[in-house]
Amino acid sequence: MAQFTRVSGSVGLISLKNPPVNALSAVVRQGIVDTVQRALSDPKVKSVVICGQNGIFCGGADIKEFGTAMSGPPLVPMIHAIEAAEKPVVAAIEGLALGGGLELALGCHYRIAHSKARLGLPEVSLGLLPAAGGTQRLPRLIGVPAALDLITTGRHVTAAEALKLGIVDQVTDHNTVDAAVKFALSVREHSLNARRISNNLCPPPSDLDALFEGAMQKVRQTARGAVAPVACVQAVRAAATMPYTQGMEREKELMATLFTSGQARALQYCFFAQRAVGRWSMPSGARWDTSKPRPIHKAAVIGLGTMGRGITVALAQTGLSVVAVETQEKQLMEAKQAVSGMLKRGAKRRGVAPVLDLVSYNCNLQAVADADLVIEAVFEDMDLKKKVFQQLSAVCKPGTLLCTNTSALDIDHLASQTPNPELVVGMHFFAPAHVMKLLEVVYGSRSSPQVVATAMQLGKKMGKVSVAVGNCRGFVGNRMLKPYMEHAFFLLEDGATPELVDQALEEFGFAMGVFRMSDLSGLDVGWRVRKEDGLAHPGMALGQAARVRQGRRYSPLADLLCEQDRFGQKTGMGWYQYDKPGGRVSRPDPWLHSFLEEYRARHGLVARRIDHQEVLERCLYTMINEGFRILEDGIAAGPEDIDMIYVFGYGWPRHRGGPMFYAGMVGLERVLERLEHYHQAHPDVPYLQPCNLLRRLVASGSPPIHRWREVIKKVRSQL
Ligand SMILES: C[C@H](O)[C@H](C)C(=O)SCCNC(=O)CCNC(=O)[C@H](O)C(C)(C)COP(=O)([O-])OP(=O)([O-])OC[C@H]1O[C@@H](n2cnc3c(N)ncnc32)[C@H](O)[C@@H]1OP(=O)([O-])[O-]
Repeated sequence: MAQFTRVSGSVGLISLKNPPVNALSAVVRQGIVDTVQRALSDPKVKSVVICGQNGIFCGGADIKEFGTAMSGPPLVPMIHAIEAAEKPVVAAIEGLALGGGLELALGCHYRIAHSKARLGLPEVSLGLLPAAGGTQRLPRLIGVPAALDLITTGRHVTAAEALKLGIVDQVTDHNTVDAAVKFALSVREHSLNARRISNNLCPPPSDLDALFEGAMQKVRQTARGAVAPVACVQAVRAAATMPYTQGMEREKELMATLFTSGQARALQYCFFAQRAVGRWSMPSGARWDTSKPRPIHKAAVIGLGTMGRGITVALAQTGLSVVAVETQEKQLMEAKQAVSGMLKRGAKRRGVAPVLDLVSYNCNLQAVADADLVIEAVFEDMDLKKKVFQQLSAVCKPGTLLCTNTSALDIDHLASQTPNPELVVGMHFFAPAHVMKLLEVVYGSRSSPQVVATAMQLGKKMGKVSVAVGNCRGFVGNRMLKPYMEHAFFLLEDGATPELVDQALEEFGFAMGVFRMSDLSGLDVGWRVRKEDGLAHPGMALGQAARVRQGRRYSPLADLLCEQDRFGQKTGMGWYQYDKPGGRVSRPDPWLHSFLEEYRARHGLVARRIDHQEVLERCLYTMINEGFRILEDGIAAGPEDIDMIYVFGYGWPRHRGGPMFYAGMVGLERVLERLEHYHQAHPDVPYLQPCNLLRRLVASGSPPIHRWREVIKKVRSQL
């Protein structure tokens, strides 16, 4: 809703009220229409101020309304009425003015912002464009290049930058509403013609065509198939080339192409899913709102390799004091230098002072005795990790939470090395740990709700998207990656090349295809895991049995490459060739093509033509099928957990929503039918056998994703 009061004698104060972000729901829009009419028709009112309650101006249109039949007054004419008003209207911007909220402010004649406010048009991150005049008014106000940047990136700007760009007229450190009312009193006699942005022409850019060609090229490169950024460029071009009314028509036309698009639905699903994973639950019934986190004042990190260094930086950047431990003096000094460098660069990027003194370095484990929480990040070896957990149990004060950064090892087994397994939890970071947003919080069968709550809260404090999952081999992310990788290898056996598979996946929207990713992370990483699983031993990759393991189909292709030190970028050759060890630019490798031909001939395999559709179906549907098994096992509480893990940790394209959302978009029936088709062709590949939960969802009419949890509950209760 919107409230009207008259203040300072002649100022009509309209305050938006719709916690938590004063989103422009139908009720709020009606409230604005009513209160603006009242202010404009009240003779005592000489000028108007619009503000938001609870220290926030407005978070934009109500995203929750997007999936429903739109009701209430539309935004565009509502904002037109404000702009056309004969009394000056001043926007008092506190906290946030985003999307439709900033468009509302752009319809006002003046904008006053608090110094801590953030402003932006983030619609593109929801698969949309600013459709309440933002694409037409912002370029007229701040020029085309600056408007293109804000609208195609959706980035938020500070009040200081907004003042510099000309979006706001004044910035205050004091009470924004008071400042706006004082300002409104001062302009009540001013002419408003020039203040009506839509009346102004768009400042002509020096070379319009070059500017827009450049912008279009840029968004096409970064968008990886997302359509909204392209439409944003087209809409701003209309502002630079058409009269306002025509430009508004173009904006409306382009928005119509986006609003119901699959991509917009996927991106809006991600918006809510990212918030839903914070409301975690465990099979024991423990939940986010019934489990109190433990306060953490001092943390410690054991093992300062690549991951340990990143984790130390992520912790210190929250303001926590951190003890960083590495047993070897030389490695400790190298780590200190690396961590200090990362902290300085991070501080520079964020425009704050580096927090170097928050981190202390030590070779002696005793130094972590008084830590509230310890994260172990030593080499991925069970025996070594068990030893560290035994030592920590002996050294740490009672109640210290013990966390492990393992990416696949058994949390329960590690916890059993300590007298208090309830204080043990997995905190699985992704490289680089101070950059990647995802944190898998892995609870064991005896992890207490309090240790999970504490890890989740610490994850949020580090700016991570934290997802609570159960303990199993590979947890969620790596467990689903296995069938995905396995099928990529099978596709090579059946006739594909790494280039073809990667092209299909990159056109789908992945930043990197599976083989380029494998070369980046190093083929030896997977090789070590396969050896630990008893799947890869010298000599096993030859002969007829080479392609069978534990009674199922297996591809030794990657093992054969590793036996020849083809570990990828680090050795300058892997699935692709690179100009030198450590090279980044991949080129198709003729050697690998003839190696594949020889391999197929040796195993009596006949190459056949494989198209992109088959690549996507075999790689993604097996991953999705494993996702359904994970839901059936209760390792993930809901599809949102899986989707956020893949969007924030494995480069799944956000405009595709995530593997489980994508399955819903393709149609569960189709996914089931294709899995059955491939399983029939490859009965020796159990990952292709459709999961019971998938069958149950199809049998119950393929309900929309937000209703899957009901079916999961039923299936699990019958297990
Ligand atoms: C015509 C026009 O051109 C178009 C078409 C549009 O305008 S499209 C809309 C454009 N606007 C946006 O893209 C802004 C989206 N919101 C955000 O970026 C962030 O929310 C935030 C504002 C920076 C606050 O972040 P936060 O971290 O402090 O809290 P939170 O947990 O995120 O949010 C707190 C709670 O508020 C809910 N919420 C936030 N913004 C909302 C919105 N615009 N509509 C509905 N709910 C919203 C959110 O789901 C959560 O709910 P719950 O989980 O508690 O039930």
